Amino acid sequence: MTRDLTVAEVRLTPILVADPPLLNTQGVHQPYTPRLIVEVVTADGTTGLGETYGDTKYLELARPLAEHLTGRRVTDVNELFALDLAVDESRTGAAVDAGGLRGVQTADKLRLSVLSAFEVACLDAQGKASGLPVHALLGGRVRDSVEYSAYLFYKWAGHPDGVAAEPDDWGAALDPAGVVAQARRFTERHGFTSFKLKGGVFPPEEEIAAVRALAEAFPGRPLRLDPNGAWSVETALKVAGELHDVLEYLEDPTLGTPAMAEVSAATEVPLATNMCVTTFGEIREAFTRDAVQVLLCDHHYWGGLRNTGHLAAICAAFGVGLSMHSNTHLGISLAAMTQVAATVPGLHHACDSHYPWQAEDVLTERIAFTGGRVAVSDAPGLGVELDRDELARLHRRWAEDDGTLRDRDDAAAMRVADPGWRTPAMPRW
Ligand SMILES: O=C([O-])C(=O)C[C@H](O)[C@@H](O)C(=O)[O-]
Ligand SMILES: [Mg+2]
Repeated sequence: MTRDLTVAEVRLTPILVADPPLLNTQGVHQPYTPRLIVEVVTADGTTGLGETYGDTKYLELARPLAEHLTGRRVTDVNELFALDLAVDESRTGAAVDAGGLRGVQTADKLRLSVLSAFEVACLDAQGKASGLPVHALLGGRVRDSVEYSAYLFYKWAGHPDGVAAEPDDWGAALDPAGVVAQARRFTERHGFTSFKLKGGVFPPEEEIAAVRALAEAFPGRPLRLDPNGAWSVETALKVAGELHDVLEYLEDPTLGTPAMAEVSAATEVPLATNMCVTTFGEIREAFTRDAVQVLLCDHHYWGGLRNTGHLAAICAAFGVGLSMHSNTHLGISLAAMTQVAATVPGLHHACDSHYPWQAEDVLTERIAFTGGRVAVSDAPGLGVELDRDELARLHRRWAEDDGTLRDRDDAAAMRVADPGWRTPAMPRW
């Protein structure tokens, strides 16, 4: 029997998900963060799932896309990408995307960040309809599990008093001992064997001490430090000099390709980025100037799983290594990340994932890390199932919010504890 893969309905469900007080150079995570869940339902009743950023600007673009896809087929993904989708210019142009820390916010990146969830949902539906896993639709897997690194954050024990929030059991991490304790918890809970510390929070000397403490506690393990561009070229070189013997790579020590190229020319420590190369247009300058040696892909803003494969091929051609970036995300995205990571031959670094920080999810079964790895599902589509009750509960939280949490704003969250806080000018040190 031929199946009818015409899209009968697209459901968009914005939700608010609990998030611990993780610190970064712009501020601190809000107690709840917005995500958007996309469901593409075909005429014969197959449902494909996708997930992306849930802030208002993404929702605004998702609505016309949902209308456009309805009546087309889940196999018409290229046509979706060719759509001339108007982006409100007032939503773009910030020097660095507030809250996201993934480079400059362009209209194209905004569009791709929404399209990616639709692409993933269409691939999930195609896979379910054909009985094939998504990785098979992308050419097949080259590994049966994907390695992730423990994503360490400086962190308060809880959100400020008086702020509605879900408690978490990770404790505080505000100094080297706290960072090491958090890393141990990650290894006990999920078996991770490589570690990334989100830096740019404290003066570089303190973050150097934290990485040194990690190196002592976990000798020989891959370590990364990512201050999200908070340092000058001079500071970046000083940190690289002090940590050269323990770092797998230094991620975005400074902002922009010219400054990264300057650092790169003067250190042997590999530089990685998810800030100066976040679009295809930024590749040529960065790669020809040898500004970065490792690129962090992210299917959300690079425009989906197929674009991630294209990006991997370009990196391979230039001899640039590939790793994977993560913003706060749930299990649908982790499943998609794992499916695409399984297909990329040159993915030699453990991927980032915020998932261990998310106690809530919209799946009937949480995805497990075993020995720091996620097994690649061979079930049809993404191999995950939606928990509708949980989706409804997290959507109610979004619907009942007065608007303050619907757009991620780490600086606003920091001002609750420190009313004088402003997003720091860069470089900060
Ligand atoms: O690797 C990165 O730069 C990130 O993951 C950026 C994120 O937004 C992270 O810093 C965060 O959520 O605080
Ligand atoms: Mg980064």
